[in-house]
Order: sequence, then C-alpha cells, then structure tokens
Amino acid sequence: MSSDTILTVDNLTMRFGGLTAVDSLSFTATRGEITALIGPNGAGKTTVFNCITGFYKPTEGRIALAHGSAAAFDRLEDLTDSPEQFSRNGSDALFLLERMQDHDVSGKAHVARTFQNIRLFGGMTVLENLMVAQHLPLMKASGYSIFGLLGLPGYRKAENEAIDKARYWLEHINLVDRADEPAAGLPYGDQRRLEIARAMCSDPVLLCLDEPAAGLNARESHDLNDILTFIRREHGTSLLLIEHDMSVVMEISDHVVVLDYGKKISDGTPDYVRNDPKVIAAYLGVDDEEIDDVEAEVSK
Ligand SMILES: Nc1ncnc2c1ncn2[C@@H]1O[C@H](COP(=O)(O)OP(=O)(O)OP(=O)(O)O)[C@@H](O)[C@H]1O
Repeated sequence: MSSDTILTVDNLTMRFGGLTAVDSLSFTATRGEITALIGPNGAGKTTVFNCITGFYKPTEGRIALAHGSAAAFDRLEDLTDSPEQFSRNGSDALFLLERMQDHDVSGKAHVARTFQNIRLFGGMTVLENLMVAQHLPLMKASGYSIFGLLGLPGYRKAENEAIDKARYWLEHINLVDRADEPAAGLPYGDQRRLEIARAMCSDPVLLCLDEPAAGLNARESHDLNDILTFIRREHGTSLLLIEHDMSVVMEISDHVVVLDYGKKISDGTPDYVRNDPKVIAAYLGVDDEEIDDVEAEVSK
C-alpha cells in the first residue's frame, strides 16, 4: 500500500442470484489523484460504485477509506476484527464502507457521488441545488430546532458560509448569471457541472463520478476536464471516475483500473493500460486464444 493511499478495495465480490457482477476485485486509489474505472458495458463498474457508496452491501470483501494520513490504515486489521464501522484517532480516521449505510458513507466518511442519469432537483433553482447539498452543516448549526432557524447567530454564520460556498462553485462552473433559474432549464453540459459542484458543496474527501462525460459534446467534455483537474489541483479531492469517453480517461486520469466480466484485467497508468493487449482484446470482444494476435499487433 502506498503512503498516500486513501481507498483500498480488497477482494470485493457482489453476486445477484447466480450472476457474479464483481468478482474478487482488489485495487487502491491514491489521495489527490484521479482514478478511473473502465471496462466494456456490464463489466461491473457501477456495481463497484454502489458498493463503495453504501447503496449495495457486498457479498464479500472489504472497502476501507482513510481520512488524514494513510497511517490510519495501521488500524485496519483491528477495526476489521471489531464490530465497529469506523475508528478515529486525532485527525486520522478509518472507515469500513461495506459496513455503513449510504447516508453515513456520505455524512460521516465524506464520500460523494454523481449518477449516470443526472439527479438534480430540476424544479429548484441552480443556487437552491447548491444550498440543499449543505443541509447537514446548516441543520447542525440550527441545533436541530426551530430556534436556529429563527435567527440565532450561529445559524446565520453557517448560512452565510453556505451561501459563500455556493457562490464560489457557481463562479467556477460559470453559472453565476443563471443562479436563480430552475436547474432543469440548463443545457445538459451545465447540468452535469452543476451536479459536480453540488457534490463538492458537501466537502467530500472522495468524489465518485459515474460517467460524467456521457452525452457531452467536445466543448462540454473539455469544460468537464477543466473542472475535474481544478478540483484535484485546488482542493486535493481524490476522484474515482467511471467513464467510457477515452479522451477524458486518458487525458485526466493518473491511474486506470480495467474490469471485464467483474474481474480486474489491468491496473496502471493510462499509457500502460492503453497498450495492454488484455484491455484491447476486452474492448474488441476477442477470445483468450486471440490475445496473442492482438499482442503481436500492438507491438508492431
Ligand atoms: N441490482 C441488480 N440486480 C441484478 N443484476 C444486476 C444489478 N445491478 C447490476 N446487475 C448486473 O450486474 C452486471 C454488471 O452491471 P453494472 O451496471 O455494474 O456494469 P457497468 O460496467 O456499470 O455497465 P455500463 O457500462 O453498461 O453501465 C450486469 O450484468 C448487470 O445486469
């Protein structure tokens, strides 16, 4: 495990009846990097996301996330042997995500996600979408009571901070001018970036993006790359990305994990996996016996 590891997935298996969607998958993601999970349709990518974000309980396996330093992983075996979901030690914390409900994966472990199909609140304004994403700190500042909402100073301060954060993200996704318009009326590419900004308003340590470039034109894809590299550079947020658009994957990823039929078939830098005959064969739908031919073709 690298000293900067933020996420480890160990022997993750997810079965649906007789179908093994994810089969003994292990990989790690490094803090502050963009890790892409790619593979042909039905390879198991979204199922892995659903396990990491608490939507599915894996059939087997362990998913550990560290806050603070990777030294948090020193307590991994002790935590696994205990019945606990997480353990904290000063500014370090370690979470076993496979034991947690989805709301705790987002609220306590600070893992945020976006979906293949955009899930904004279409009838709410652009600004309201960014404010709703901050309901947890706002509710905390209200003391979970009506008195906070009636204007206690602590609540007003939290509310101002939430507005500042929303404005910050509106500026970075170029939507300040449309802040008061319903989200559903935005062009598709703007909705995609708003969804990412909304996820960032919850201050995630790990942001999971399920096909963020789906349906985008070339210019929108370029804007998406810009916002994702900005998030990595300026916020140090670790990103885990499912993506079919290879121009996005190859341009912005630091590390690529390739799945086929639920199994990992390659793991390395974008250049490494791009030239891996097993990956080329999987995308071309080639049989095992034909991999040698692909290998010969690649090395020409
Ligand atoms: N809730 C479910 N119940 C039964 N089978 C499921 C369920 N979710 C996924 N599967 C199956 O698991 C396999 C992997 O699906 P998954 O959606 O994870 O693949 P994917 O790599 O994300 O595909 P795509 O790129 O097409 O989105 C598929 O055969 C799918 O039909």
